Amino acid sequence: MSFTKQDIYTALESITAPGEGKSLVENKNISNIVAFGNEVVVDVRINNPTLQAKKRVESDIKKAIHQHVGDSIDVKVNVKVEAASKENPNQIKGKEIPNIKNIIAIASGKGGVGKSTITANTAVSLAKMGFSVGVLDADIYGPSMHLMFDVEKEKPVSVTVDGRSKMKPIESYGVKLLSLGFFTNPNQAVIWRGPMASKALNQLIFDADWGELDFLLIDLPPGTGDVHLSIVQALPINGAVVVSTPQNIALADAKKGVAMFQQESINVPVLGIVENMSYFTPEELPDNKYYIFGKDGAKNLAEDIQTQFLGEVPLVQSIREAGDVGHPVALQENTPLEKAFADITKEMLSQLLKRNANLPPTEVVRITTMSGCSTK
Ligand SMILES: Nc1ncnc2c1ncn2[C@@H]1O[C@H](COP(=O)(O)OP(=O)(O)OP(=O)(O)O)[C@@H](O)[C@H]1O
Repeated sequence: MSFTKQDIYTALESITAPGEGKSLVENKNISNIVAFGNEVVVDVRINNPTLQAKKRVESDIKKAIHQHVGDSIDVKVNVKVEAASKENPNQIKGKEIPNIKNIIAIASGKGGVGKSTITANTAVSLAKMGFSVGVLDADIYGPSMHLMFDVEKEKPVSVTVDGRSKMKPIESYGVKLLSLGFFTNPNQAVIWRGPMASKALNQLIFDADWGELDFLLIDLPPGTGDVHLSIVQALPINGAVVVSTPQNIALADAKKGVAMFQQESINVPVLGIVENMSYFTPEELPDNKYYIFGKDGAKNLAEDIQTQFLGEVPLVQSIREAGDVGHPVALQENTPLEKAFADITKEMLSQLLKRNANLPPTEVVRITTMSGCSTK
C-alpha cells in the first residue's frame, strides 16, 4: 500500500501527549518520521518519564496509524524521555496553562485530616478577596468537593471553545469546580488505576473551560502515590500546601508528603503546613483550649523541616456541619472562623509571592496585586 509522511502526521494529530493537553503534532513531540515500503519509524519525545506513559504513546501511535492509514503497516516507535531540567529548583514544570495564573496543590499524608475542608474554605476566602478561583477535586478515592459546595446533583455541560468541545466547570459561591465526583455514581466504589486516573484528571484540567483563573487549587488524594506523581510532573504547580492534624501519626505522614514534593524529580516548592483540628473549645468554657490531638505538632514540624507554618484551625462542630450541608464556614461573615481561614489564605499568598519572586523573569507574571500580603 502507498502512503506519505504527511498521512502519518495527520494520523498522529489525533493523539494527545501524556499529561500535556495538546496533540503530539501540535506539541512538537514528533522529532522524526521515516516511511519506506510498508514500514514507518516514528521518533517521539515526551516529558513524562513513567513506563505507562511510554507504553501508552507507543500503542496510541500504532493504533492511530493502523486505523487512519493502513492496518498492515509495520510501525516502529522510538520513545525518548526528555527529563525536565533540574538546574533551577523554582522552575515551574509542565506546560504553562495560559488562562491559569497559579496552581496550588493541597495535600495531606494521612487521610481524614481535613484537607478537603481546608481546600474548600481557602477557595472561598480567595474568592471573597476578589480573586477568580477554581478547584479541581483530584481525590480519586473519595471526591467530596461537590458535596462541600452543595452541587452534588449538577453535571458539567459541554461547551465549544475555539472549535473544541470543553467541559464547563460548575460554579458555586463564586468558585469554579470540577470533580471526579460529578462523573461517578455515589453508590459505587470506583477503582482508578494510576494511568486511568491521570488521564481523567488531565481532561478535567486541559479539556475544561476554566476561563481566566487567578488560582486553581487541586485537592489531591491523601498519601503519596501515582496520582500525585503524574499531576505534579505534568502540571505547572507553583506550590503545595500540606495539611495535618497535630497528632504524631498524621505528622509522620505529613513529613512524607513534604518530602515527596521536595524530591529531586518532583521539586515543587512547599508553601507551608496548615494545622487542622488544633484544639477544641467547648461553648460553655470559651476561654479553655483542649489539645485533643496534641499541641503545636504541625508548628514544630514546620520548624523542624524549615517550612512555613501557615496557621491553625480549631476543631469546631460548625466546620463539620458547614461541610456537610455544603456551605463552607468561611462564608459566615464576621466570624472567628472566617478570619482564621482568611489569615491562613493570606499567609499562603505571602509564601506564594516569595516563591514567585524567585522565578525566572518570564514566569513572574503570576500575581501582581494581593491586598494585605507581602513577601516580607
Ligand atoms: N477543623 C475541623 N473541625 C471539625 N470538623 C472538621 C474540621 N476539619 C475537618 N472536619 C471534618 O472532618 C471530616 C474529614 O474532613 P475532610 O473530608 O476535609 O478530610 P480529608 O483530609 O479531605 O479527607 P480524605 O482523606 O477523605 O480526603 C469531615 O467530616 C469534615 O467536615
